[in-house]
Amino acid sequence: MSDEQHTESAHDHAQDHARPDTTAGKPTVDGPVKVASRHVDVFYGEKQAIKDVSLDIAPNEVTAFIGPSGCGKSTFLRALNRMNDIIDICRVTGDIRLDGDDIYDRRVDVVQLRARVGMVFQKPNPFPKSIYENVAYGPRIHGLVAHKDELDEIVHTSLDRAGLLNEVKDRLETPGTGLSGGQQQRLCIARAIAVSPEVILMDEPCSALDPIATAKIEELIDELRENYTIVIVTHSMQQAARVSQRTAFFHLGHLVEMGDTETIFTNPEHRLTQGYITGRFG
Ligand SMILES: Nc1ncnc2c1ncn2[C@@H]1O[C@H](COP(=O)(O)OP(=O)(O)OP(=O)(O)O)[C@@H](O)[C@H]1O
Repeated sequence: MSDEQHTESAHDHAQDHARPDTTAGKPTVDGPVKVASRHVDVFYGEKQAIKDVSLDIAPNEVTAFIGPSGCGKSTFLRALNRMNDIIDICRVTGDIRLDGDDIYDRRVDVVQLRARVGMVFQKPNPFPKSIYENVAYGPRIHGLVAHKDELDEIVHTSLDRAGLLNEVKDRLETPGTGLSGGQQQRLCIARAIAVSPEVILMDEPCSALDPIATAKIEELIDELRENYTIVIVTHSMQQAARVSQRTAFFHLGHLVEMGDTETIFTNPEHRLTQGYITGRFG
Protein backbone atom coordinates (compact mmCIF):
# COMPACT_ATOMS: atom_id res chain seq x y z
CA MET A 1 0.00 0.00 0.00
CA SER A 2 1.23 3.49 -0.71
CA ASP A 3 1.89 6.09 1.99
CA GLU A 4 -0.91 8.14 0.54
CA GLN A 5 -3.37 5.33 1.12
CA HIS A 6 -2.13 4.79 4.67
CA THR A 7 -2.53 8.49 5.48
CA GLU A 8 -6.00 8.48 4.06
CA SER A 9 -7.15 5.51 6.07
CA ALA A 10 -5.66 6.87 9.31
CA HIS A 11 -7.64 10.03 8.71
CA ASP A 12 -10.80 8.02 8.18
CA HIS A 13 -10.29 6.19 11.47
CA ALA A 14 -9.98 9.46 13.35
CA GLN A 15 -13.33 10.47 11.88
CA ASP A 16 -15.00 7.23 12.85
CA HIS A 17 -16.61 7.97 16.21
CA ALA A 18 -18.86 4.91 15.98
CA ARG A 19 -15.91 2.60 16.31
CA PRO A 20 -16.37 0.21 19.23
CA ASP A 21 -13.53 -0.72 21.55
CA THR A 22 -12.29 -3.60 19.42
CA THR A 23 -9.28 -5.89 19.18
CA ALA A 24 -7.85 -3.84 16.29
CA GLY A 25 -4.06 -3.99 16.12
CA LYS A 26 -3.62 -6.77 18.64
CA PRO A 27 -2.65 -10.23 17.36
CA THR A 28 -5.61 -12.57 17.52
CA VAL A 29 -3.70 -15.87 17.35
CA ASP A 30 -1.05 -17.07 19.85
CA GLY A 31 0.85 -19.56 17.66
CA PRO A 32 1.81 -19.62 13.98
CA VAL A 33 -0.03 -17.33 11.57
CA LYS A 34 -0.97 -18.18 7.98
CA VAL A 35 -2.73 -14.96 7.01
CA ALA A 36 -2.24 -11.65 8.81
CA SER A 37 -4.38 -8.58 8.22
CA ARG A 38 -3.45 -5.19 9.67
CA HIS A 39 -5.56 -2.03 9.55
CA VAL A 40 -7.53 -3.15 6.53
CA ASP A 41 -10.21 -0.85 5.14
CA VAL A 42 -12.43 -1.74 2.20
CA PHE A 43 -14.46 0.86 0.31
CA TYR A 44 -17.14 0.57 -2.34
CA GLY A 45 -16.89 4.00 -3.89
CA GLU A 46 -17.38 6.41 -0.97
CA LYS A 47 -18.95 3.80 1.27
CA GLN A 48 -16.64 2.09 3.74
CA ALA A 49 -17.60 -1.57 4.26
CA ILE A 50 -14.59 -2.69 6.33
CA LYS A 51 -13.03 -0.47 9.00
CA ASP A 52 -9.53 -0.99 10.36
CA VAL A 53 -9.68 -4.76 10.61
CA SER A 54 -6.61 -6.47 12.04
CA LEU A 55 -6.74 -10.20 12.60
CA ASP A 56 -4.71 -13.35 12.18
CA ILE A 57 -5.69 -16.67 10.65
CA ALA A 58 -3.95 -19.72 12.11
CA PRO A 59 -2.82 -22.55 9.83
CA ASN A 60 -4.73 -25.84 9.76
CA GLU A 61 -7.65 -24.40 11.62
CA VAL A 62 -11.14 -23.40 10.63
CA THR A 63 -11.79 -19.72 11.32
CA ALA A 64 -15.42 -18.59 11.16
CA PHE A 65 -16.57 -15.04 10.35
CA ILE A 66 -19.94 -14.26 11.87
CA GLY A 67 -22.06 -11.13 12.26
CA PRO A 68 -25.30 -9.52 11.15
CA SER A 69 -26.20 -9.18 7.49
CA GLY A 70 -24.22 -6.41 5.78
CA CYS A 71 -21.49 -6.23 8.46
CA GLY A 72 -18.80 -6.94 5.86
CA LYS A 73 -17.95 -10.63 6.38
CA SER A 74 -17.97 -11.49 2.66
CA THR A 75 -16.19 -8.27 1.74
CA PHE A 76 -13.37 -9.03 4.16
CA LEU A 77 -13.21 -12.69 3.05
CA ARG A 78 -12.88 -11.59 -0.59
CA ALA A 79 -10.05 -9.24 0.38
CA LEU A 80 -8.02 -12.29 1.43
CA ASN A 81 -7.54 -13.51 -2.17
CA ARG A 82 -8.11 -10.20 -3.93
CA MET A 83 -11.47 -11.28 -5.27
CA ASN A 84 -12.60 -7.68 -4.70
CA ASP A 85 -10.21 -6.63 -7.50
CA ILE A 86 -12.90 -7.60 -10.01
CA ILE A 87 -15.34 -5.06 -8.53
CA ASP A 88 -14.49 -1.74 -10.19
CA ILE A 89 -15.58 0.55 -7.35
CA CYS A 90 -13.93 -1.54 -4.65
CA ARG A 91 -10.72 -0.32 -3.01
CA VAL A 92 -8.71 -2.06 -0.30
CA THR A 93 -6.13 -0.35 1.92
CA GLY A 94 -4.01 -1.71 4.76
CA ASP A 95 -1.82 -4.76 4.84
CA ILE A 96 -2.69 -8.42 4.21
CA ARG A 97 0.07 -11.01 4.30
CA LEU A 98 0.13 -14.67 3.35
CA ASP A 99 3.07 -16.40 5.03
CA GLY A 100 4.55 -12.94 5.52
CA ASP A 101 4.21 -11.81 1.88
CA ASP A 102 2.11 -8.75 1.00
CA ILE A 103 -0.67 -10.09 -1.26
CA TYR A 104 -1.42 -6.56 -2.56
CA ASP A 105 2.16 -6.01 -3.71
CA ARG A 106 2.00 -5.01 -7.36
CA ARG A 107 4.38 -7.83 -8.33
CA VAL A 108 1.91 -10.45 -7.10
CA ASP A 109 0.32 -12.56 -9.85
CA VAL A 110 -3.33 -12.59 -8.84
CA VAL A 111 -4.03 -15.85 -10.68
CA GLN A 112 -1.27 -17.57 -8.70
CA LEU A 113 -2.52 -15.97 -5.50
CA ARG A 114 -6.02 -17.36 -6.07
CA ALA A 115 -4.52 -20.79 -6.65
CA ARG A 116 -2.86 -20.53 -3.22
CA VAL A 117 -5.99 -19.05 -1.66
CA GLY A 118 -8.94 -20.84 -3.24
CA MET A 119 -12.60 -19.99 -2.89
CA VAL A 120 -15.91 -21.81 -2.61
CA PHE A 121 -19.04 -19.72 -3.12
CA GLN A 122 -22.49 -19.65 -1.60
CA LYS A 123 -24.21 -21.13 -4.62
CA PRO A 124 -22.52 -24.19 -6.12
CA ASN A 125 -21.17 -23.00 -9.47
CA PRO A 126 -19.72 -25.92 -11.45
CA PHE A 127 -18.62 -25.14 -15.01
CA PRO A 128 -20.98 -26.44 -17.73
CA LYS A 129 -18.54 -29.26 -18.38
CA SER A 130 -18.05 -32.85 -17.27
CA ILE A 131 -17.29 -33.73 -13.65
CA TYR A 132 -13.77 -34.69 -14.74
CA GLU A 133 -13.20 -31.42 -16.60
CA ASN A 134 -14.46 -29.34 -13.67
CA VAL A 135 -11.63 -30.69 -11.54
CA ALA A 136 -9.02 -30.99 -14.31
CA TYR A 137 -9.40 -27.39 -15.50
CA GLY A 138 -7.35 -25.70 -12.75
CA PRO A 139 -4.34 -28.05 -12.78
CA ARG A 140 -4.29 -27.81 -16.57
CA ILE A 141 -4.31 -24.00 -16.80
CA HIS A 142 -1.78 -23.73 -13.98
CA GLY A 143 0.50 -26.16 -15.81
CA LEU A 144 0.63 -28.51 -12.83
CA VAL A 145 0.71 -31.69 -14.93
CA ALA A 146 2.71 -33.00 -17.85
CA HIS A 147 0.79 -36.23 -18.58
CA LYS A 148 -2.79 -37.42 -18.67
CA ASP A 149 -1.97 -40.01 -15.97
CA GLU A 150 -0.95 -37.26 -13.57
CA LEU A 151 -4.12 -35.34 -14.32
CA ASP A 152 -6.23 -38.46 -13.73
CA GLU A 153 -4.46 -38.89 -10.41
CA ILE A 154 -5.15 -35.28 -9.33
CA VAL A 155 -8.81 -35.53 -10.38
CA HIS A 156 -9.30 -38.75 -8.43
CA THR A 157 -7.44 -37.54 -5.35
CA SER A 158 -9.31 -34.23 -5.29
CA LEU A 159 -12.71 -35.88 -5.68
CA ASP A 160 -11.74 -38.34 -2.96
CA ARG A 161 -10.64 -35.60 -0.56
CA ALA A 162 -13.89 -33.77 -1.26
CA GLY A 163 -15.79 -36.92 -0.29
CA LEU A 164 -17.34 -37.28 -3.74
CA LEU A 165 -15.32 -39.94 -5.55
CA ASN A 166 -17.45 -42.95 -4.60
CA GLU A 167 -20.62 -41.24 -5.77
CA VAL A 168 -19.27 -40.16 -9.17
CA LYS A 169 -16.43 -42.47 -10.16
CA ASP A 170 -18.55 -44.28 -12.77
CA ARG A 171 -19.81 -41.11 -14.42
CA LEU A 172 -16.87 -38.73 -14.58
CA GLU A 173 -17.74 -37.77 -18.15
CA THR A 174 -21.29 -36.65 -17.29
CA PRO A 175 -22.04 -32.93 -16.67
CA GLY A 176 -21.18 -31.52 -13.25
CA THR A 177 -24.40 -29.55 -13.40
CA GLY A 178 -26.35 -32.85 -13.31
CA LEU A 179 -25.32 -33.53 -9.71
CA SER A 180 -27.41 -32.67 -6.65
CA GLY A 181 -26.76 -29.32 -4.94
CA GLY A 182 -24.70 -30.91 -2.18
CA GLN A 183 -22.70 -32.96 -4.68
CA GLN A 184 -22.14 -29.84 -6.81
CA GLN A 185 -20.76 -28.03 -3.79
CA ARG A 186 -18.41 -30.94 -3.06
CA LEU A 187 -17.40 -30.82 -6.74
CA CYS A 188 -16.57 -27.11 -6.28
CA ILE A 189 -14.51 -28.03 -3.23
CA ALA A 190 -12.72 -30.72 -5.30
CA ARG A 191 -12.08 -28.09 -7.97
CA ALA A 192 -10.57 -25.76 -5.37
CA ILE A 193 -8.42 -28.56 -3.90
CA ALA A 194 -7.13 -29.67 -7.33
CA VAL A 195 -4.69 -26.76 -7.59
CA SER A 196 -3.20 -27.55 -4.15
CA PRO A 197 -4.28 -24.40 -2.34
CA GLU A 198 -2.93 -23.53 1.08
CA VAL A 199 -6.02 -21.63 2.19
CA ILE A 200 -9.65 -22.24 1.23
CA LEU A 201 -12.15 -19.40 1.66
CA MET A 202 -15.77 -20.49 1.92
CA ASP A 203 -18.56 -17.94 1.63
CA GLU A 204 -21.66 -19.47 3.23
CA PRO A 205 -20.97 -22.77 1.47
CA CYS A 206 -24.06 -24.51 2.88
CA SER A 207 -26.70 -21.83 2.53
CA ALA A 208 -28.20 -23.41 -0.60
CA LEU A 209 -28.09 -26.95 0.80
CA ASP A 210 -30.47 -29.18 2.76
CA PRO A 211 -29.53 -30.38 6.27
CA ILE A 212 -28.09 -33.72 5.10
CA ALA A 213 -25.90 -32.12 2.42
CA THR A 214 -24.92 -29.47 4.98
CA ALA A 215 -23.84 -32.13 7.49
CA LYS A 216 -21.65 -33.75 4.82
CA ILE A 217 -19.94 -30.46 3.96
CA GLU A 218 -19.39 -29.72 7.65
CA GLU A 219 -17.76 -33.15 8.14
CA LEU A 220 -15.65 -32.49 5.09
CA ILE A 221 -14.53 -29.09 6.39
CA ASP A 222 -13.39 -30.77 9.59
CA GLU A 223 -11.34 -33.32 7.62
CA LEU A 224 -9.89 -30.71 5.26
CA ARG A 225 -8.32 -28.65 7.99
CA GLU A 226 -5.68 -31.33 8.43
CA ASN A 227 -4.21 -30.20 5.09
CA TYR A 228 -5.58 -26.70 4.55
CA THR A 229 -6.30 -23.47 6.36
CA ILE A 230 -10.00 -22.71 6.11
CA VAL A 231 -11.95 -19.49 6.56
CA ILE A 232 -15.71 -19.74 6.45
CA VAL A 233 -18.39 -17.06 6.44
CA THR A 234 -21.58 -18.36 7.95
CA HIS A 235 -24.95 -17.04 9.07
CA SER A 236 -25.44 -20.08 11.23
CA MET A 237 -24.01 -19.76 14.70
CA GLN A 238 -24.56 -23.49 15.19
CA GLN A 239 -22.43 -24.10 12.14
CA ALA A 240 -19.67 -21.77 13.37
CA ALA A 241 -19.74 -23.56 16.72
CA ARG A 242 -19.66 -27.00 15.08
CA VAL A 243 -16.93 -26.49 12.49
CA SER A 244 -14.58 -23.75 13.64
CA GLN A 245 -11.77 -23.53 16.17
CA ARG A 246 -11.68 -19.72 16.09
CA THR A 247 -14.43 -17.19 15.50
CA ALA A 248 -14.36 -13.53 14.49
CA PHE A 249 -17.45 -11.40 15.12
CA PHE A 250 -18.01 -8.43 12.79
CA HIS A 251 -20.41 -5.53 13.27
CA LEU A 252 -20.91 -2.55 10.93
CA GLY A 253 -17.57 -3.18 9.23
CA HIS A 254 -15.57 -3.51 12.46
CA LEU A 255 -14.00 -6.61 13.91
CA VAL A 256 -15.53 -6.50 17.36
CA GLU A 257 -13.97 -9.58 18.83
CA MET A 258 -12.03 -12.68 17.86
CA GLY A 259 -11.13 -15.66 19.96
CA ASP A 260 -11.36 -19.40 20.28
CA THR A 261 -14.82 -20.47 19.25
CA GLU A 262 -15.81 -21.90 22.60
CA THR A 263 -14.97 -18.67 24.41
CA ILE A 264 -16.77 -16.50 21.84
CA PHE A 265 -19.92 -18.59 22.24
CA THR A 266 -19.83 -19.06 26.00
CA ASN A 267 -18.02 -16.06 27.41
CA PRO A 268 -17.61 -13.23 24.88
CA GLU A 269 -15.89 -10.07 26.03
CA HIS A 270 -18.01 -7.58 24.14
CA ARG A 271 -21.68 -6.85 24.72
CA LEU A 272 -22.29 -6.66 20.95
CA THR A 273 -21.05 -10.23 20.56
CA GLN A 274 -23.18 -11.34 23.48
CA GLY A 275 -26.22 -9.66 21.93
CA TYR A 276 -25.66 -11.33 18.57
CA ILE A 277 -25.00 -14.84 19.79
CA THR A 278 -27.99 -14.75 22.09
CA GLY A 279 -30.19 -13.64 19.20
CA ARG A 280 -30.97 -10.17 20.53
CA PHE A 281 -30.11 -8.64 17.17
CA GLY A 282 -28.95 -9.61 13.72
N1 LIG B 1 -20.39 -4.92 -4.98
C1 LIG B 1 -20.77 -4.05 -4.05
N2 LIG B 1 -21.00 -2.76 -4.36
C2 LIG B 1 -21.38 -1.86 -3.43
N3 LIG B 1 -21.58 -2.16 -2.14
C3 LIG B 1 -21.39 -3.43 -1.76
C4 LIG B 1 -20.98 -4.44 -2.69
N4 LIG B 1 -20.86 -5.63 -2.02
C5 LIG B 1 -21.19 -5.35 -0.72
N5 LIG B 1 -21.50 -4.06 -0.57
C6 LIG B 1 -21.90 -3.38 0.69
O1 LIG B 1 -20.87 -3.59 1.65
C7 LIG B 1 -21.44 -3.87 2.92
C8 LIG B 1 -20.92 -5.22 3.40
O2 LIG B 1 -21.48 -6.23 2.57
P1 LIG B 1 -21.06 -7.75 2.70
O3 LIG B 1 -21.77 -8.50 1.63
O4 LIG B 1 -19.60 -7.87 2.77
O5 LIG B 1 -21.66 -8.10 4.13
P2 LIG B 1 -21.97 -9.52 4.78
O6 LIG B 1 -21.70 -9.37 6.23
O7 LIG B 1 -21.23 -10.59 4.06
O8 LIG B 1 -23.53 -9.61 4.52
P3 LIG B 1 -24.47 -10.88 4.32
O9 LIG B 1 -24.35 -11.67 5.58
O10 LIG B 1 -25.82 -10.29 4.13
O11 LIG B 1 -23.95 -11.62 3.11
C9 LIG B 1 -22.95 -3.83 2.75
O12 LIG B 1 -23.39 -2.54 3.13
C10 LIG B 1 -23.15 -4.03 1.28
O13 LIG B 1 -24.30 -3.37 0.81
